[in-house]
Amino acid sequence: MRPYFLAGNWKLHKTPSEAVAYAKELAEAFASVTHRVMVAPTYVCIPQVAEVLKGSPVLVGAQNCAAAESGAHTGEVAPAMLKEAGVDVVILGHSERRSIYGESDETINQKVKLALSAGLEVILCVGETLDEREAGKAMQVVEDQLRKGLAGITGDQLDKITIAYEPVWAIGTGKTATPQDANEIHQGAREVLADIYSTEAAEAMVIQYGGSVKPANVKELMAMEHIDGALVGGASLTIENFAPIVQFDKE
Ligand SMILES: O=C[C@H](O)COP(=O)(O)O
Repeated sequence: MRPYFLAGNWKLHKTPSEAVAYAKELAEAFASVTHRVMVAPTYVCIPQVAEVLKGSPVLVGAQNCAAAESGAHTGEVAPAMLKEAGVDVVILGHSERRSIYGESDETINQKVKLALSAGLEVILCVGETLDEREAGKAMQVVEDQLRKGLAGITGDQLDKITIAYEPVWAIGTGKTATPQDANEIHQGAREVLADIYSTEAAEAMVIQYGGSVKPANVKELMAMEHIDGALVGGASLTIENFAPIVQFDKE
């Protein structure tokens, strides 16, 4: 049985004081949570949020990391620096990093390798644009991003990797893939993973869905066979929305 993993990506929201106040609410609300839970604040909030969440089951995430360990890379933060600041998991290859900041699959793959070497877990994001979906290429895009993002990653490193399927057209738009459509891509992604590694390894991998997940749709998404969690943007910013998502199976 794969564990559910519910992650909140705060994107460019919350100042350090707002983040700390919210982290305190999360620590209290999720003190005895049964699923894996993570929140990813901006870099400047990480040390203080990590301090608040110390001893709590809520993991600390980062939204990105440098594709280098150190050196002349103005504005970047290296994986080992994140680790020391209290980060457990780093989100890599998010569609906003790909589209706004031009990150290639090769750069993302480099980041995945460096993050793992630094002792971080990775959430590797993949997903197609609306044009690609309409052209019937969704699975092809996801397969390509998976193969390139995981190039050189060995089977024994997979337990440190979560895949997040985020159809770009469903992010922040209020449009969600139907649970069936999402499940179909998740299943296809698992087949790709089985081809690269093994059926056993693919079956064990946690694949999150991301794109307008909210309290009203989380239950039906999580009921699908191949959906093992969620990467949540907008609805992770308040306890009123995030708590029912994380505890989707609580009445
Ligand atoms: O990282 C999270 C995803 O981009 C989803 O964002 P959203 O829940 O606001 O659509």
